[in-house]
Amino acid sequence: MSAYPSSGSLMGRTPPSAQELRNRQRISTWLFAICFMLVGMIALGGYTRLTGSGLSIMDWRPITGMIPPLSHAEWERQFALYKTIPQYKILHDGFGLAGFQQIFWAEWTHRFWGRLMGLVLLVPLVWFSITGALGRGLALRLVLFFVLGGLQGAIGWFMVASGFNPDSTAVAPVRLVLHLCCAFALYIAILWTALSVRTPRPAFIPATPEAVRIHRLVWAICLLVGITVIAGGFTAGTHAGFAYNTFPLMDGHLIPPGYARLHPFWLNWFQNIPAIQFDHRLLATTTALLIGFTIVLGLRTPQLGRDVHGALVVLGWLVLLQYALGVTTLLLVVPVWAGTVHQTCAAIVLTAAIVTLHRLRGVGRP
Ligand code: HEM
Repeated sequence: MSAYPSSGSLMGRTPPSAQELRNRQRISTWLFAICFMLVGMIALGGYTRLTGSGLSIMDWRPITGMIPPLSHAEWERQFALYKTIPQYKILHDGFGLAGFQQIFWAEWTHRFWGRLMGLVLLVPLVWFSITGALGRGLALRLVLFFVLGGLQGAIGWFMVASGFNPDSTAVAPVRLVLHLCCAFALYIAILWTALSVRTPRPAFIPATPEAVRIHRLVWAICLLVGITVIAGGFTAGTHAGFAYNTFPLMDGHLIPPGYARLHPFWLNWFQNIPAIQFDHRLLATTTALLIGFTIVLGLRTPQLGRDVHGALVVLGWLVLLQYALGVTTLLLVVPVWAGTVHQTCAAIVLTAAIVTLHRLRGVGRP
């Protein structure tokens, strides 16, 4: 019996059978496990970037690349390839084979984890489809996620390839942001699907003006967290975190001098370090304030129920933690541990925002 048909018991018209409930449980647990692995992937991606490891594997072999170098000669070949790019001379000159192996393993683990996630998605997908546990709609959606996951690997390579240009020592910021955004978008899609399989029918919340307003505010929060993440991607991609390491002022000013140095004006948001860092701070502050405001209103709206109140409070604590981590990363001039934890916590804040939104689906839906 399907765990996610487009009609019938899971839409609440007829009570689900015990078998359906079991399938729902198994399928959503599997999808939550993939979400967990995706957060791990985001953390690994941050670590790889911050340790300058991302350019260490200079070929793109989706299947055979799973096997790391097995002989000294192969290690030497890979190292010789790496020595040809400017990043080696500028960042890692003379670090020897042992140093190269260290950055190689970071990038290899990142790519291996991606392949492993593909398998964790594909094998149960085939099994659940054969046994009839998956409805057609859900099966097709999961196949699409599998294809998008593969595409994300290709985008990763598109990003890495930009770092091999003769005049660059790091990847192009726009491609880094593209890779980061696609990772987050896929994560949101799988998370939403997992939540919907686990709880297909939202708890009814009367559509009072207060409840409708909170629903809209949580939509706005999700959007703002997303934009702040993109701004964080540009902060990381342009190494903007290595400048203006004071808070809240930047070079003694609230708005840094040189914010509008580039023309046309919008170019500053993507290429001008003071503007990029200021925008990330401003967006993060607006996000945190909006979450605070929504919590105050939400807790005064009893019809939202305990689940929504609980989700809002968790979201509030997480955004505070994320804000503090951002400031710490900045003041300590981007140590690897802080940058990695800050990037990972962004995914967790987004998770809390999406869970809150999911719990509010029942506004006005009896
Ligand atoms: C809602 C709050 C915040 C969110 C969701 C957020 C999100 C992010 C993300 C996703 C990245 C990394 C992107 C990537 O590695 O590609 C990032 C980087 C960064 N963020 Fe935030 N951030 C927040 C608050 C802050 C605050 C308050 C500060 C400091 C004032 C800050 C400072 C930084 C710095 C310096 C980086 C670059 C670190 C690096 O190079 O790895 N963030 N942020």
